[in-house]
Amino acid sequence: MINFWKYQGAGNDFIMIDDRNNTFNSNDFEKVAFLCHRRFGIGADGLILIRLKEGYDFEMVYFNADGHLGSMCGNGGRCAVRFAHTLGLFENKTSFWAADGAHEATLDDKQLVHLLMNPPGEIEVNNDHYFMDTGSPHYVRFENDLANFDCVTEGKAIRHNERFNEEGTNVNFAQVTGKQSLDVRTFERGVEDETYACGTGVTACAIAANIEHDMQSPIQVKVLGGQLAVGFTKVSDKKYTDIILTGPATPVFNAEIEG
Ligand SMILES: N[C@H](CCC[C@H](N)C(=O)O)C(=O)O
Repeated sequence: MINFWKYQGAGNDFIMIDDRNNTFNSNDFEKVAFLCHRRFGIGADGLILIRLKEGYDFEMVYFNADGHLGSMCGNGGRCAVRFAHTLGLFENKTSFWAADGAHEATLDDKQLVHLLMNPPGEIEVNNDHYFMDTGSPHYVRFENDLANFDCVTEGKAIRHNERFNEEGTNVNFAQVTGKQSLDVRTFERGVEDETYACGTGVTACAIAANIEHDMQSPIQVKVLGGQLAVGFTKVSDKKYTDIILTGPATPVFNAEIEG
């Protein structure tokens, strides 16, 4: 039996497993895909193992819903922080290890998680889109009517175009809704569908909004499943530091499944 928790952060949902004793076979992609399947399994956008890591409070091992190891996941990271807190792995402030290296995070008294993201490397500014890696690869394009936008068809076409077909990319569409606010919709690789939220994606959108529209930090971001915020400090042209993703991370239920 596998004991698991289901968590969600702004509607981006994850199976969380306390794997501090390293018993989950992380090469069993089929099993992860089964557990994440919304008809045959538990149903989730991804699966996260919490493991021990020397020098850190824990390690987050993140898989996409298709069963393959993903890169960094911002919403999953916040959920991992809240779960690790309930496991007693830290008190107020944590530092943990993820696919893109070390992260720090705090949990506030409203149970919001503030997660320090790693700065993107090179930020590509193209004619009609941005491309950067905020822990995961993200394509960002600004749109004017996001409510009536076909995110799945457009996102899938970009994810499978000549450039991205092999490695894949997450695809975000952002709309400016105020002086410091955006709406964002995301097509996620590995889920191969639109999700309700994407943390590394809204982080990329906030940075793109600073470059494209001189939008200042902190930026409020509305996504299908709720509200996130991204704070940052601009160091120089296309260089950012202190990038903090803030948002909810909520336990949904705890159960066991045969496996
Ligand atoms: N939902 C995640 C992003 C997952 C990235 C994943 N789809 C990949 O590209 O490996 C987030 O909140 O940041």
